[in-house]
Amino acid sequence: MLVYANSYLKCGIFGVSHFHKKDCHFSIRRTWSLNCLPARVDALHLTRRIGVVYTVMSSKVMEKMGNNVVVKEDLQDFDVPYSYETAMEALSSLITRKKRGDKSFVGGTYGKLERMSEYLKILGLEEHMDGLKIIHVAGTKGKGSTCTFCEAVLRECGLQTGLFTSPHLIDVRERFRINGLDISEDKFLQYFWDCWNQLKVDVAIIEVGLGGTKDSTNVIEKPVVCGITSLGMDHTETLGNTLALIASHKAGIFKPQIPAFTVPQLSEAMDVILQRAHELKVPLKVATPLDNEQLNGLKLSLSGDHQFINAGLAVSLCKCWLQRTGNWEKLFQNDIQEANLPEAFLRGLSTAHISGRAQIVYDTCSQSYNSLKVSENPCGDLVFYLDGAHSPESMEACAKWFSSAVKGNMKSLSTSFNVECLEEVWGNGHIQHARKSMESDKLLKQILLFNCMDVRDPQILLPRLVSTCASSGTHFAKALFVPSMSTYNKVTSGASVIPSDIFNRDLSWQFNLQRLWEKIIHVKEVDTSLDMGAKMDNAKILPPHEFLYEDASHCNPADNNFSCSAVMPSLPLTIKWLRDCVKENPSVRVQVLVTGSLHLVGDVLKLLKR
Ligand SMILES: Nc1ncnc2c1ncn2[C@@H]1O[C@H](COP(=O)(O)OP(=O)(O)OP(=O)(O)O)[C@@H](O)[C@H]1O
Ligand SMILES: [Mg+2]
Ligand SMILES: [Mg+2]
Repeated sequence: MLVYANSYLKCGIFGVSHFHKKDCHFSIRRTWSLNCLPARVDALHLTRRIGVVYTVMSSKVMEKMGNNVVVKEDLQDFDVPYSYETAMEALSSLITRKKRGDKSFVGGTYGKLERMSEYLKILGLEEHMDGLKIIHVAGTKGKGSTCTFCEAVLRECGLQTGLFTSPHLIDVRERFRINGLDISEDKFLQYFWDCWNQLKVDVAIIEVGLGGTKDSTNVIEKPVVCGITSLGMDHTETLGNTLALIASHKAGIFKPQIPAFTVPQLSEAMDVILQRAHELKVPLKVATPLDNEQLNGLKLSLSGDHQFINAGLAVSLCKCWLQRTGNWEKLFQNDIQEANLPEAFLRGLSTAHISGRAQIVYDTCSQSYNSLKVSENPCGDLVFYLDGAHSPESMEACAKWFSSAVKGNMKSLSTSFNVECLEEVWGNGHIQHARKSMESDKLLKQILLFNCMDVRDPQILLPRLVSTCASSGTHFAKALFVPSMSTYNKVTSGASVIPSDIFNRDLSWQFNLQRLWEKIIHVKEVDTSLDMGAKMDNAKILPPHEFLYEDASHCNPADNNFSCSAVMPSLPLTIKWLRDCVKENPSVRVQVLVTGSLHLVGDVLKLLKR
């Protein structure tokens, strides 16, 4: 999408600056001024010189602040030309409507990579790109997580960090983090019109958008180090439908003689990566997944076994970056044993945060329904397990995580002692954990809330999810299929209005998913030619709550009324329905797995945040 290109420009404005001593990372304040503004900004009457101050923060400081708002007095002279929503409209207008499978989308005579190079030329950013000290990360799964770990680790080493990941879940600003915090609205607006003002960071960690060779981020010519995360079958319509073809796109980010790391891969992928590395004389190493013992009793802040793979890669990338830039010796004076991770690495790995990846959110609304019992029931009886998995391999990783997360809960619930659980407290770009005790006599029910884009294959995703969960003894009492609210061709802010046209939507895709689900659950043919009627116009058709007490194995598809699943007309109604569920059934705790689409996960987070 062109929006990647557009977004990237703001990424490309990171300049290089000197290294900061590790003992001053709490307090450095730096000022720089803007000497020249683009013609377009002049036209918007923004000709004044602007002074901006920002603060470099470690996770400790971030927790206290919770926001990276530009200090207001430093911006008082700055007239924001348009509202944030207007900027979103402008960004949205740049997104191409072409489908991803369309060959002209990545290739053609004037692909997005070429467009990006043109933009860099026009903006005079080519030199800045060469000067940036970049960690460039490609892969099918785990790019965002790996980049997030790298960012947190290097920030804890005292460096100023710029992080670019995609996609965003709630607000486009999630894609751009400076020193660990989403760029603030003020800053975003300022830089939106002002892409060549340099945000001085020491290291820029850049996630590839799609593939590698032809991705907009591949304008990077001299990264310090490159990474390739776990490869799998995704975006086959663009990259090709074999692992080898996909791997050759990903290895397209390798640059001559620039060191690279990858994770253990299937040989079909690894052979291609090795071959490409050999051709370009790239010193390539396979990063071993992190071992729990290396964490010195701390926990990885991103859950799921797969995160040990991502964290292992992040450690190798960070170490290599620090060594190649001469920072490793300055920071650690070689007093670190080869096998031990520096303290700063441990802090980064245990505090890195990115939304919608194995994220658990306790719905606070459900608590108010039981306000009399708050002391017994502080965690709420409606718990959302959110994970944006949308490829076969990640669906499996997600199912494993969910099964073990709900089992962890059950294990603790089977004892009569109070146990501790985590409660999410919403902040700007980071979480805080509060210790709470949790009631122990609830009936636990798992519900699936699912949607996926029609370019994905639910015939692969859903069976993978069901069988992985079943092999750990996790069975869904009900599966709910619901359309997402957001779409890929509109950039929104966290404050954007929930669309009112939620009724009369075409729900045929969701009915397809439902039919497929029933087929998987009952392991028998369901007549797929049935026309279920593609529209629903109100909540009358919402399913009754009684199913909560039924054994999941008893649900029967009678006529067109499947009892193991339901198509829900809209997401707000689904959340309401779930809240009513726990309100009407005080003895039940409902654990909802939200997955299949990052759009869906983002929308649910948005609704829960309200
Ligand atoms: N190493 C891994 N192996 C398998 N699945 C993974 C791995 N890392 C992450 N995942 C799954 O992929 C989802 C997205 O993770 P992450 O954002 O780190 O990956 P990404 O490569 O940036 O994804 P996207 O293609 O959406 O940009 C996670 O929620 C999880 O389900
Ligand atoms: Mg992807
Ligand atoms: Mg990503």
